[in-house]
Amino acid sequence: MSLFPPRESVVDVLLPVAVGSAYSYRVPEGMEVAPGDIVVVPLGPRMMLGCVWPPAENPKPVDPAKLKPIHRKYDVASLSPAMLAFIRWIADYTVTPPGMVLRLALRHDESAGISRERTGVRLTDQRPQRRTAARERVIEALADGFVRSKTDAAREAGVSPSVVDGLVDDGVLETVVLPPEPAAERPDPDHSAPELLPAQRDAADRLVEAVKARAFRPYLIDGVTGSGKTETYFEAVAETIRQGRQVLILMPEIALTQAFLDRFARRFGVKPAEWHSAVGTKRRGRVFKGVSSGEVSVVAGARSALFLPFRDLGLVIVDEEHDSAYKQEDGVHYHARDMAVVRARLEEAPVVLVSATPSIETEVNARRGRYSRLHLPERFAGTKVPRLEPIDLRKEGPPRGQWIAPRLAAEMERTIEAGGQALLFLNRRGYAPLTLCRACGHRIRCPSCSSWLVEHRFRRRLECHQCGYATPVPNECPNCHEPNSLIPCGPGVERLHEEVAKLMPNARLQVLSSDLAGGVERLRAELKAIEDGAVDVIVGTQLVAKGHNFPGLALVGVIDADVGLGHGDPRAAERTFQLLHQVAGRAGRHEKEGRAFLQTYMPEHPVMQALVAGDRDAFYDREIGVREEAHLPPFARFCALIVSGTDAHAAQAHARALAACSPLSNEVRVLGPAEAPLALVRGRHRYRLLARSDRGFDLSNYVRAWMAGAPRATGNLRVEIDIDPQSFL
Ligand SMILES: Nc1ncnc2c1ncn2[C@@H]1O[C@H](COP(=O)(O)OP(=O)(O)OP(=O)(O)O)[C@@H](O)[C@H]1O
Ligand SMILES: [Zn+2]
Repeated sequence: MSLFPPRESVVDVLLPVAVGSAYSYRVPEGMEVAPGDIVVVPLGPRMMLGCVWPPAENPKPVDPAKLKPIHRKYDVASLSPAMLAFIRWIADYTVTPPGMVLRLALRHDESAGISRERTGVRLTDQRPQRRTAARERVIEALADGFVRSKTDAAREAGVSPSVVDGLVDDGVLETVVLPPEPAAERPDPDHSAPELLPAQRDAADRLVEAVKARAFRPYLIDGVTGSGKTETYFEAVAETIRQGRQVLILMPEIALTQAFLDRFARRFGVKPAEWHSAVGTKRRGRVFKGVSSGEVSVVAGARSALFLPFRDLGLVIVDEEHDSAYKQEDGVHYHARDMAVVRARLEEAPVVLVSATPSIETEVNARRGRYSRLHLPERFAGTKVPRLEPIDLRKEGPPRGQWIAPRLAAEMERTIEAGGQALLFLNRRGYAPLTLCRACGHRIRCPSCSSWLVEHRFRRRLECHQCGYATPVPNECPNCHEPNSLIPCGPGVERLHEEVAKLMPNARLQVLSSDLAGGVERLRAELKAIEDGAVDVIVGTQLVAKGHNFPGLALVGVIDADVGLGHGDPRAAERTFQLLHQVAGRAGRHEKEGRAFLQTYMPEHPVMQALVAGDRDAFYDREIGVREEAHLPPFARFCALIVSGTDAHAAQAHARALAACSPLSNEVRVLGPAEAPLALVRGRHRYRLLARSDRGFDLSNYVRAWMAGAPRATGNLRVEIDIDPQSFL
């Protein structure tokens, strides 16, 4: 006979906190719970959402009387077995406590999920005692007998809401409860299907077939810029909707993709549900519930949408799959593209990666046949993808203090005269990346980071792009106190804007970068203005390289093609190739053929050569060869450990202690610790270790064992684990 009553009255609940395992709770009489149920439980003084977790293999006996009871079940569908498996998989792979992954899945305001009742007003048979012009207008506006919200009624009648309230008090209007607003309207798969080109048709047919098969199959839509990849995968989206199942479309910069939402609406009649950081909490709560009930059929979102509790996920799309924004760099370090493939596998659904410049990882997977490649070799409009023409800055560079070579300036002028738009690309925000004292040579740096302060002239201050520190531009050198001795070095987009304004005083200019005042809304408006042709010259950062479709854009000039190549970062070549190819791909997408120019000091560099020759395969062949030879991903696995703390010695000592206790293995090499290239960020000193293994080795498991036996980080020391690191700073 057991000492304790049956285990059924005790369950494990995983909480969104950083502990290794689930906590046990007592199930109160009359309540029934099963793994996946979302419940509200007490933790210390707080109430918290958690997820009932599958029972451990060998549970320790516990006395239910000593356990706290579950407070209540939360009013949302339970997480599916596939979702639970997904949370577990990510936790294992990224070497993170599962609770931290659950936190990504439950990250929406609890109170926001419980939507308040919406009410409206309707005209009754009563007529008011006191009659005023305002009151008459309301009665007139509502004479059709339809229900309206109070605000709408007031707006239509052109009166203040208090007039409406007064009429409700007098019984002239009655209040009625409106049905809850739907989280999203149902897209119509046949709203407006376009005629596809043969290559699009073939690709779309294969995807539709995969959706029907309801099985995990990974695809790569590999199509040149402007080939109509979106229209192609929309056919698979349509089929999934027809099947009554759900679709997840991941995008790297959803806040900027108003154009995408509009395009979706043109094809399906309504916009998809959006999910990203700029969506308000109330709306998030609704989308969360709508996704979990199955009411929402298509979500377009940033990487966090990966953790939504889909009831019946039938298709996953990863648009611009090569984009580095898919990598989450703090908290749980995960790569949303890779995890999207995992999720699709667990849900037994097809997954479609989409790019004109696939990541090396994806390209290798496609070459090996692990992903099926769907090729779209031509632009929809029939124009050619522009070649990049090199401008050798050693031979035909601009005069000192300027950044636009004479040849590029002349081409820009010609383009604008012919009614086209020009885009200058420079991946540097602000006015100047460095401020220097001409008297003593002092360079102004951030007090808490190892980075230079960047001058932002529009805002009249120096800013740190690592930590956000900002200070007014000083009148004298902070070091030698010489007045008026500070000079800006190098260009940022604001400085380039100044130069274009001088060169072309009549052109309409627009700077586009992520720190545009006015935030996302303003950006969306500016992008629309460009699309509509209200701008002649756009000066932009990498923000403009991403997926935009600017019909009038005829010329692209890359101001400094070499920016990304200097760092000794193993992904520098790949990044540079993708970025420059994508920027060039913005030109000539409609009637006009586009041209693109590349200002460089190293025209002989293999990346420049491949870009200039328009030879994509040459780039991939070479880069894949380099990776294989140097034993770099995807031909090896990497895991970075970043040790940081406010005390440099303590951080370094801890990093050394970690290195010293790494488990011996023939299959793993641990490199470092070494001071990180970004040695100081927000006042924290950083050291890096790198573990490297063969492809087939379970590096996550190795790191888990390593951390289990490692000394604990005390004080404010922190150890971040970054599996498959993208950044080596
Ligand atoms: N079958 C089609 N019918 C009508 N218009 C189409 C069709 N296919 C593509 N288009 C149009 O062609 C243009 C380019 O397509 P789209 O933006 O999908 O290309 P893409 O391959 O996604 O390009 P990128 O990789 O550069 O973002 C768009 O304006 C799109 O609406
Ligand atoms: Zn800083």
